[in-house]
Amino acid sequence: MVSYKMEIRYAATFTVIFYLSLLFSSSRCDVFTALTDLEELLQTEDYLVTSLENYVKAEEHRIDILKRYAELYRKHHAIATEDVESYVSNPINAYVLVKKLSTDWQQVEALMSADVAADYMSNITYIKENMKFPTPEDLNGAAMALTRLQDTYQLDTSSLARGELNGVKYGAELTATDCFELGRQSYNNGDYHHTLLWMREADLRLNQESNDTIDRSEILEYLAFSTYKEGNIPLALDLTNKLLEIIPSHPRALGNKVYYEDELEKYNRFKRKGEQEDENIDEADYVESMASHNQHHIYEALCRGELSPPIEITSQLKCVYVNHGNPFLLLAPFKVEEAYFNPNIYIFYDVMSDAEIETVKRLATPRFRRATVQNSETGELEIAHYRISKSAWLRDIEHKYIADISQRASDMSMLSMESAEELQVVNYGIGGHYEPHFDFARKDEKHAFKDLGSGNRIATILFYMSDVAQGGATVFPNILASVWPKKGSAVFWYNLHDSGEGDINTRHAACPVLAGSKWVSNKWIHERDQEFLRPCSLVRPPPELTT
Ligand SMILES: O=C(O)CCC(=O)C(=O)O
Ligand SMILES: [Fe+2]
Repeated sequence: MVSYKMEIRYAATFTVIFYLSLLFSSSRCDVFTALTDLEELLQTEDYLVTSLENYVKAEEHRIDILKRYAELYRKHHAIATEDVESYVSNPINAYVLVKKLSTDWQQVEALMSADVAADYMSNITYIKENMKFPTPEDLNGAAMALTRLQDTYQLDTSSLARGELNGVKYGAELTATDCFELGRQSYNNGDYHHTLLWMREADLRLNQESNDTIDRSEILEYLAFSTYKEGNIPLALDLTNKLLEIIPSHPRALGNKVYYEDELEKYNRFKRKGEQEDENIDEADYVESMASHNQHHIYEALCRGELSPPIEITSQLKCVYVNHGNPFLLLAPFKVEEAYFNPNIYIFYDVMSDAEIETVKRLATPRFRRATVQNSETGELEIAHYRISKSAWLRDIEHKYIADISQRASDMSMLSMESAEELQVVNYGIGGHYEPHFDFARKDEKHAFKDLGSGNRIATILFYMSDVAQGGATVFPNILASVWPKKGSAVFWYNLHDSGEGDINTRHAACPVLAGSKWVSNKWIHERDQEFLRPCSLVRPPPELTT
């Protein structure tokens, strides 16, 4: 038997799945990876709500009839019991009473046990199977997106629960159950740090809510175990004792209490015995783990806009108009800004028109698939949690605008597009990101681009097809450079040194989108056919020409 509280929990869990999926949205699966399918999800919601409303009406109608039956029976009974003897002595009354309690009553029973829900449930099942609907993986992805944003942008849990992102209030608040669900998802991912943050928030919210939709004991159980996992045994014990105050016979809490007491005793004995006996940490492992930890901190600080390249670099950066001696560009030269020097990173402004952007989006949207990455060992394309977006490829022959964009990429870079890949269109939803990576194939990635037969990716042109309300910068952690999306602009850099070696300083990332939706497209240019074309600099004259 499902209890009232559990029913509410199920309903609330459904609400949080739905709410999060709406927030972090896309295809029947991967709802959280991009925002393009959000409208479809809203349509699903519309159908579901209509079904629910119709079901409620049908049930109300059934209950109304039953109420009327009850009233009739009650009235009849009242009359009959006014004077029982004269009532039963009347043969008509006797007949009416018997009939009321036989055939009439059968109708009441039939109505009481009628399964009005069945029709509506099959309707709902049809909607779920045929329309966009979030899966458990979507909920997990949405929860991970939220905790990623929380870390990258240093968002405080309580503000987030109030629906605020960096001080801007956007949407609905999260309830205690919503927070509990976020904690539970984090727990299932083995992420005890976020379990603690969200369970504590659930507890705080529970104290403020008038009708409890979650048991404090459940929160305490997750809190205690995650606290233990995070290494605070005394607090884990304390929390377990609190749980036992609420449910003294809680079997797991009783078991954990003994276990934590034992662990605490062992720990104290160990501390007393040999405080000087240092733990045996492998120094090389430690240095490596600290290095990757710091790298991640640099990446996140760049995403928050807190770091920039040193003044020696920024002081030399220019903003110029160039036509590369191209007669077609004499009247409308490119406006180019240098974002970094060696590796040279250039920002080109106004290189995609609104009409082109709309066309690219329209052509790409129906083909969107969850973006993949190439497995360096096998060369296979796989989905990965470190690249969360939807992408599709467009060919030059599909539309004049796509061919125009390729021609423009060639004019911008002064490189041949003969060996370039098709245009890759990407849409990131909220929390969508691409962690630091190289666009070029490294030496150990033997399979990469083998099929293309056009060599490595010599250069990247990344077109920004939207502004992004908050977050979503492209950052280069090795050189502390960052580029902020501006609709119609593009960023260009060489991935390879002149020698053909990959330039490790081009390591870059797409920061998580905090608010809004981010659209980009990649034009990856390959080595073949570029032998005589690659210029030293796009915006500075060759050294021998400078006076
Ligand atoms: O979206 C961005 O800012 C960067 C995308 C990127 O690096 C890629 O798709 O390889
Ligand atoms: Fe990239």
